[in-house]
Amino acid sequence: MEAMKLLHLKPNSLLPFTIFSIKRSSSFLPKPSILSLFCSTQTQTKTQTFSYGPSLHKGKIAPETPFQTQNPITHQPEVGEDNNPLFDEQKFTRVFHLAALRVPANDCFALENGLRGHLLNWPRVKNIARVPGDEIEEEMMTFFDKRKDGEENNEEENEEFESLVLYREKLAKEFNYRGFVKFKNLAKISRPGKRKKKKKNGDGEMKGNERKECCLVEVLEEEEEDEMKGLLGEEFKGGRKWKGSTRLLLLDERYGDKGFEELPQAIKAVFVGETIENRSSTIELVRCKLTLFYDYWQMNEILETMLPEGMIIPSAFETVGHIAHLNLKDEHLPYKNVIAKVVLDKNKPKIQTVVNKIDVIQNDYRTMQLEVLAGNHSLVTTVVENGLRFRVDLAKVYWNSRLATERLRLLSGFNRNDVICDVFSGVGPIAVSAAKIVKRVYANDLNPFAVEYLERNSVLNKLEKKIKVFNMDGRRFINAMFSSEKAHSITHVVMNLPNDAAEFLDAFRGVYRNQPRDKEFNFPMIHVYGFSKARDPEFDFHERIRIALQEVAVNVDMRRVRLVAPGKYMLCASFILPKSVAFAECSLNV
Ligand SMILES: C[S@@+](CC[C@H](N)C(=O)[O-])C[C@H]1O[C@@H](n2cnc3c(N)ncnc32)[C@H](O)[C@@H]1O
Repeated sequence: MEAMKLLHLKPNSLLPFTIFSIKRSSSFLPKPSILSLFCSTQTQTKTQTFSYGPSLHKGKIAPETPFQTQNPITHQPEVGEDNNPLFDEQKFTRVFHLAALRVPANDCFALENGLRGHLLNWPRVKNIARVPGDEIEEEMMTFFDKRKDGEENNEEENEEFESLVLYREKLAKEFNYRGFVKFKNLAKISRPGKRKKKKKNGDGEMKGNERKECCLVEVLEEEEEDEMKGLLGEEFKGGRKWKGSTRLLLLDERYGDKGFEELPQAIKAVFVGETIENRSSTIELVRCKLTLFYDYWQMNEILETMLPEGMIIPSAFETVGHIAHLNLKDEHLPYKNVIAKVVLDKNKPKIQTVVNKIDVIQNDYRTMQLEVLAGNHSLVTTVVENGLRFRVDLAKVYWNSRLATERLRLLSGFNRNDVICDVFSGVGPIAVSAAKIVKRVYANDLNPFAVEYLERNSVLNKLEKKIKVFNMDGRRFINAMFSSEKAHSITHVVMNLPNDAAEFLDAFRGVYRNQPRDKEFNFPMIHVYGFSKARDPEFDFHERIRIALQEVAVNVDMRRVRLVAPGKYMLCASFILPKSVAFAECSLNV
């Protein structure tokens, strides 16, 4: 039996925990089929020319569930529609054999600096591994040594004190309150730890915001490992082992199977230096197993092994609050549940629900037909945009986070004297944000659910006093606004319904026709959004605006907002309502 110490490695917090990365080329690596990945158990992945870094095509596939090599935080397997687990996460466990230097804790940073280039440099694996329970302070060590050396001749107790942690715990229990406080070391252990205790919910599952261990280092103790004997050669043997706190410096994967003689000079020099200083054996060369669990691998690494050869790995999704919104291609649909589970697993806790868009947006309210593929089924979420909070129900209202930058640009043109009229306001990303800046906002939407959320969002952001909400057709709304006294104050009109907004511009024809011409009028700036697939999108959109306004010359400031599909642009045209349009005789029948 191998004697092992379990060391838990936390993901390196300095390294960004990126979810998506570009599909790595693994052309020279054999790609296991989806079947082989689900069915094989013990086989080693095929040998290959040396490729650097961790990979699911490298290392050993872990043998079936020996307790100590499994991830201590076990997952409840997700189930598919037929109630079968979607896939076995254990099949993504990979074991790598490495060499490491076990060094006194105080020396580890100096040694780490000196050994740069020879240490393991894998993402999310720290090359300095801590040994839990091996934080031994000098005073404690002396005390422990004394007991071991027979000053306290209780055999039974000494056995019990094999573990220093247990020993400290026992001492802590035995001390009365006063003695406890006086004894510095025990007082230290009595303090509540800085780390928050892991809480479990009723089902014993991890709570969303807790980080799981993604890898584990097990030291193969030299004395009990035959292969380890003589690893360092005779000259480095026989010294007293370091009994204080230690750290492991994980060596580069290239040295995993090398004997001492084969190690580079820089590493050997560490031992030679020690021998000269007559401090032999405070540093040990040990073999260890690094196990990387399902949680270690990134989404694309997992999917690359599960999707058929040549299939594009879905590499992006939109997020709306806690919802990840996929846009899967037809070829992905047979794997939609597997893809969704991986997206969910790799993006928890931020993502709690994964949905796929079923159809292109067709309805009046611009809502999407969504299929929930993984996670909880709630499509009501909160989005934070420009420092404001918006409640949205994706099943009932429109929301597009991709327009956040455009909304910011639009808002940058408003000031505190402005009065805004938002004709197609949805749940209020423009209207509510504008209310923070301007004097007054009139916001309208045809969708009663959008209006309900707009009202809630006004209150949520404490801006309800500045926003007046309407629920009517856009054309009627324009007419109602401009035939009332409000018309004199409105400085900007926003029309964000890119499919049809241009065609609503006819509503402005004759809005002031009944007003005396000598009166002072406000001619608001109109910002209208539209799509165009034309070769010259600006010209095309300008034409649509001119036709709707029935005006030959309109001075329009046009800009491309974004490319929404190949060859299809979203545009924003801004222009001042022409006087000739506002006073036109023909009017709209609303
Ligand atoms: C593209 S969304 C834009 C919503 C919002 N401005 C935003 O940026 O999220 C268009 C909105 O127009 C609303 N809408 C569609 N037809 C309408 C009409 N005839 N009159 C008023 N609103 C309408 C839809 O319900 C939807 O909320």
